[in-house]
Amino acid sequence: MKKIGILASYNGSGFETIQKAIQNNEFDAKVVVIITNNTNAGVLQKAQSYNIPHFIINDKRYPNENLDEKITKLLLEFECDYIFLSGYMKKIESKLLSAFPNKIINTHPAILPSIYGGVGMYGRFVHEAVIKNGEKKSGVTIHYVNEVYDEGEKILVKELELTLNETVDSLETRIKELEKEAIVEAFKKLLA
Ligand SMILES: Nc1nc2c(c(=O)[nH]1)N[C@@H](CN(C=O)c1ccc(C(=O)N[C@@H](CCC(=O)O)C(=O)O)cc1)CN2
Ligand SMILES: NCC(=O)N[C@@H]1O[C@H](COP(=O)([O-])[O-])[C@@H](O)[C@H]1O
Repeated sequence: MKKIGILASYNGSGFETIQKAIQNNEFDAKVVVIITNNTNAGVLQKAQSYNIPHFIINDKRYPNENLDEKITKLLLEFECDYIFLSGYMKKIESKLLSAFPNKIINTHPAILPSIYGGVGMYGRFVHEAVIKNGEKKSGVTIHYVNEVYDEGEKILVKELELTLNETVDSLETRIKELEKEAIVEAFKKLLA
């Protein structure tokens, strides 16, 4: 059984998608640890409800520590085979990248490569830019994580066409639904 570690900054909807897919026997894995940088992250309640060990690691809690090292050590201690970024808003740094080569996976709420990736392109900011630029389509990209935001090798891309009266809210909702399908399909591919 493969062990998955989760990094999340907010609600961890991607994590919950994985957890539900595991419970539905869609793939053979186990989420063994959840780490967030955000003391108010909704993912913490989810972790408690699924009885999964969870940790808050940020500069405020560990002001004089190397967080890259701390996160990496913890994920190694839990013997993770994969690391999934479920809406994690911090840069993955060298120690973690080196410890888990081609094992760190991110879900991005746009088609990559494109101008809708990189610094500043996260959450609603992505959808705002897509709509402002009058794009006809958007989507979800599941990719391996490398040292640069959103430039890692693609695992899976799912696309959708924007409606004529698409709003940021409606696009965010549709992308989050598409993301659930993409995450499950990507892990089925990885764990096959
Ligand atoms: N080394 C990598 N680290 C991370 C990647 C990656 O591909 N390589 N993906 C991101 C997730 N992400 C998009 O998918 C992303 C997240 C955040 C940002 C961003 O601009 N962050 C801001 C800070 C935001 C905050 O502190 O709340 C910034 O860096 O200024 C861009 C893309 C996760 N890490
Ligand atoms: N660039 C990274 C990025 O924007 N990730 C996005 O953050 C959202 C987190 O939502 P959640 O907190 O409800 O899981 C997710 O939809 C994910 O695609």
